[in-house]
Amino acid sequence: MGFLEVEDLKVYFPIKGGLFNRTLGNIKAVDGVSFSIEQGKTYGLVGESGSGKTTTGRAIIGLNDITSGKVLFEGKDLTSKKSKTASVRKDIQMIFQDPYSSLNPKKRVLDIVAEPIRNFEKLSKQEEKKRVQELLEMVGLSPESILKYPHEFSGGQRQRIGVARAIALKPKLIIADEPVSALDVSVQAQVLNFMQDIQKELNLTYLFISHDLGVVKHMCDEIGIMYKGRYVEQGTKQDIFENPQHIYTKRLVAAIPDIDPRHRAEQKQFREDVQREYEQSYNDYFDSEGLAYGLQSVSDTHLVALPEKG
Ligand SMILES: Nc1ncnc2c1ncn2[C@@H]1O[C@H](COP(=O)(O)OP(=O)(O)OP(=O)(O)O)[C@@H](O)[C@H]1O
Repeated sequence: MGFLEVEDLKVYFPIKGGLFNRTLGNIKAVDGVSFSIEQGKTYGLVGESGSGKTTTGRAIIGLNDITSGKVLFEGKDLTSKKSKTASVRKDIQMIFQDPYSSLNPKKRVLDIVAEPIRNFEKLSKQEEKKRVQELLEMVGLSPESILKYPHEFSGGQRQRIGVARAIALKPKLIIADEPVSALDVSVQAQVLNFMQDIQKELNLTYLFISHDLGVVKHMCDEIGIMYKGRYVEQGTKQDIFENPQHIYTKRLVAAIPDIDPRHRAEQKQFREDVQREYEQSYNDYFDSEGLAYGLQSVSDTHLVALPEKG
């Protein structure tokens, strides 16, 4: 039994219009996605804007309705009504992209971090204050921060408050949706490193959503690459960075800037080769609607879960 298993997940949004506001078609935001995550690991979901990453994360946690497919968490099917129990809702938490808008500006840090605790546990005021102060210390903020408001913190500190809130109920899985992309590059590494420390301390599993392959390389053990709602390729970090198979993945890898000047000529050559391959073999990888075709399995760990060209 896997820790988290997503099987052939589809999330379609109806397109409404016309005289009677009828359903005219569907946006296939997620169109047959499968992957699994082992406990304690970090799985990266990568793709450009609109590829369906956020919708996948929201569907797992129950914020988006699932059109078809299954989500199994520790063997429990989250798509069945019976499994939407309080304990599962405690076990999976989400961290959002924008620490500026995801924290209520009118609330003090005490109330922000205590909110999930109040939903699930009955603590006295004193116990609650103590718990929030412990959580703030865990994420590297002073216990006195409880009386402050979000605007009194820097971007990186606000994301730490978001993490404190997410770990308040001792979850097992955290879905981190672009957790550092709204932060200055100088602060990104700090937040990522601290997320890794917390992961070890609490044996957390991360589903890490990002459009930035550089960030994903730093964080993830396994990676799935999405394009227009479908999986293009998935594999270990080594598979994706050292032996990408799909032309879309190759283009993403080629676009990562290498700051080491010794690699510049090599990287330029790789980019030119990938661009040539893209132009020559586009039809081998994409259909007439621009949707991606899959490839056959490359190795046991490097699978591509797409319909094959045929
Ligand atoms: N509630 C909704 N109603 C209709 N369409 C939606 C809804 N949510 C998302 N979509 C559409 O589904 C597709 C996938 O969106 P999604 O936000 O999951 O992509 P993403 O890869 O996370 O992109 P981004 O990084 O920009 O958030 C997009 O075409 C988006 O417009």
